Amino acid sequence: MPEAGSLPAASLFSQIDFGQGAVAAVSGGSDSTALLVLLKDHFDRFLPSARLLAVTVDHALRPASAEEAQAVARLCARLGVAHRTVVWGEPKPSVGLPAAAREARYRLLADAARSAGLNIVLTAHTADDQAETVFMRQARQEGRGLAGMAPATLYDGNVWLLRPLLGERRSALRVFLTSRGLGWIDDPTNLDIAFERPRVRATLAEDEGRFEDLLAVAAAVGREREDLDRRTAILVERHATRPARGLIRLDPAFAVDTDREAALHVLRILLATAGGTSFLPDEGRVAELYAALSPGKGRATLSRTVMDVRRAGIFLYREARGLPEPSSPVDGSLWDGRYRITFRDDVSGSVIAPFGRQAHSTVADPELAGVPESVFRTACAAEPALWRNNSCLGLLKSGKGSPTVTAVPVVAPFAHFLPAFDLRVAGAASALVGASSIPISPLSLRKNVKASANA
Ligand SMILES: Nc1ncnc2c1ncn2[C@@H]1O[C@H](COP(=O)(O)OP(=O)(O)OP(=O)(O)O)[C@@H](O)[C@H]1O
Repeated sequence: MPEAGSLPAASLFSQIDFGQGAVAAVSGGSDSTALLVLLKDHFDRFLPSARLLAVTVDHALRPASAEEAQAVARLCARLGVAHRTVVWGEPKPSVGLPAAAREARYRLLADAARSAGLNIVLTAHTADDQAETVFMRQARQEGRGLAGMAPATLYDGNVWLLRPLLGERRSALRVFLTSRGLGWIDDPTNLDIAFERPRVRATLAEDEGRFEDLLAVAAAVGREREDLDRRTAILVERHATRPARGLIRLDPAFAVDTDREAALHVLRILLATAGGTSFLPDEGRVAELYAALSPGKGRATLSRTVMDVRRAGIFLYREARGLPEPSSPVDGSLWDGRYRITFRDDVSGSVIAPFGRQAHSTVADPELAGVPESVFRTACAAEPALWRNNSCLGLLKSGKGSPTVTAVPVVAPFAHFLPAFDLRVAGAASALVGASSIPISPLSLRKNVKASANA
């Protein structure tokens, strides 16, 4: 049994560079209440001028939820921590409710952080949550998913979700709270065996050995993923170029690279990026495609991406089917999963639509030597352009010279959630397609500071 009050706040958070401060996601359950108190101790001691904001999401799914949020607000007032409740007020779906609630929760937490001028949200996921996650993923044979939850995830490219308690047991957090004379709210959903997680929790409660094994699996698979990430990033840098917007080229040597596992991963990530899909294509199908590459000729479509194998290289571009219908530009929206749209001034009457047949009259850049003209034109036809009254005003660009409407590429599979396991390849793919660069993780920053201090 852990000793009462034995959780050292300083070492739990010492890896994090908090910058301006952080949002603590507090539901009022034991784990997040402990996170709140530990963070308050840490900020009081080491970061007196940084801001700590506790945020509670009221999902409005149970009658008691508003009162629970008020209980968290009262605790925060006692502790001297700023608090906000945000309500998930939208209509609730009848199927997939837990996933929709989770999606809404992260969106609301990230919005709350941004509007407070912060870019870190801390959640209180514990070692128990990690073991349960790995257990469920083992049952679904999720392979690399067995790494479990990452300690840091970049959300929508600009807010870091951190999980500093992943190494702590729930029982230790409860002992800590009790030692401080604090209680917590027990969410009845956590006991409802209609849901998978409570069933898994009950199973693991009776099997401590299994619990330890699951955490060991997560740690081992996490290390494998980091290694694969490093090798995959190297292959992207070595073999991939972008001859034009919307067109990725892999050099012929890619097809015979000796690191087959990393090459397959490159292909999955770049297929999803060129097609604008948030999920990577099936590994088995990509392996078949990769095996068929060596002969040097052929064409296949996967993840909305055409893979066109020519002597000059392997070209990846968005297939012509299922492109977005003409629509008015919406600031901050994603176009076709591939571009982030921004617009500054009034563009009433204008719409964004694919460049389409206009591409046929486009003269290929002389720098595109080696790119077959038909490949260039087909890729170009799927690019976003600005139109008014059926006449094309031009292709959208990334924003040089501040045009009214811009389209900045995104790396689709990592645009919404980028777990720390994939940071390097995401960085390489971002540089490749001209996406915004990935902000430095508050975890790696700290490591670098330490490393340079020791140098
Ligand atoms: N209603 C809420 N308001 C604020 N934060 C919350 C809320 N619900 C959960 N969280 C945060 O998320 C953490 C994990 O909660 P929980 O285990 O219930 O979510 P989960 O659905 O399993 O998480 P995930 O979907 O991220 O795997 C909590 O410790 C807390 O930090």
